[in-house]
Amino acid sequence: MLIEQSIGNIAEQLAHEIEANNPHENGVWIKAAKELRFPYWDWADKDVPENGLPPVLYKEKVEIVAAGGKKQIVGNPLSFFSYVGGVPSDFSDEKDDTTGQVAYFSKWQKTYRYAYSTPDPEGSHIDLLQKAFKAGAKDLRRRVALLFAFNDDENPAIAWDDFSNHTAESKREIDFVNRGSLEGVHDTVHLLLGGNGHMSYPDYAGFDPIFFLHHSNVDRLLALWEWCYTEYWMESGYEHDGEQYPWTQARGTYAQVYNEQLLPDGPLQPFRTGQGGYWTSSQARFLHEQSYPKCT
Ligand SMILES: N[C@@H](CC1=CC(=O)C(=O)C=C1)C(=O)O
Repeated sequence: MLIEQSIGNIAEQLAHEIEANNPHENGVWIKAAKELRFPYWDWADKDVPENGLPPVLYKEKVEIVAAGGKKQIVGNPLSFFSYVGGVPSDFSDEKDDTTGQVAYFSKWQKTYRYAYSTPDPEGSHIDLLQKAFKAGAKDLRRRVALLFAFNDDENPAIAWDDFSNHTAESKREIDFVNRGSLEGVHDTVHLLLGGNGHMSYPDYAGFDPIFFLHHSNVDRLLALWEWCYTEYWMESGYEHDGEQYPWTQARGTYAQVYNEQLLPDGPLQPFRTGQGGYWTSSQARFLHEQSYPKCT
């Protein structure tokens, strides 16, 4: 089950309990739980260079409206995550060779952003995060705008390659890292949010709750892009100098061998659909007959 589904299920369970205990609010909570979707944080918004991360994403306490309209101060679930039952035994520390700072993932009992390089930090350093994020925000916004400046008559599969990946797959004169791709912009946000902390390291980033607000925004940008460039897509390969080439997974994955061919209908392990098979790239496209706004 995907995390979005399990959070949706828990929200519905809680909504049922709340309505059972507060009959005068019948119809309110269950409806809200059914409508619940993962929220996004638009880190390319024009206010970000000035305001940085909004307080609801880092304050340790937040005010919520509970049943019966009662205001309540609670621990903010978006500010960090504490491992339930201790740190998993296969976590290991990571060192940033440029700064020399160590992220003590095997010791840290909760997630951090910009932690000091110690096994026992006193907390996240949101002041450092804010400074870095505000300084980087204009460039991020510029790079997002450029993602929407493709010409109308590009080679569809090459345009998809340029847009999507930080390492271009199609044949080029030289190899390069495409920081302007959606993945490249996404990488920058990981590093700006993490500093010496979870969001900077792929194996640990998903433990920081902010990961999901970041990724929902990446999904949102992808959906907008698909809507703008309906013809640009990976297809079953790309053409270069009149020859057809396949897309491949150069270094494999845990489920794919080196140089395995990638096709739009190939499996995206480990993500399963409700029917038990694996999601495919075609199925994960946002633009289809039911999508909104309608494409006719
Ligand atoms: N490793 C990426 C940044 C990054 C990407 C991720 O997907 C992640 O989860 C954590 C960090 C880079 O150096 O640019």
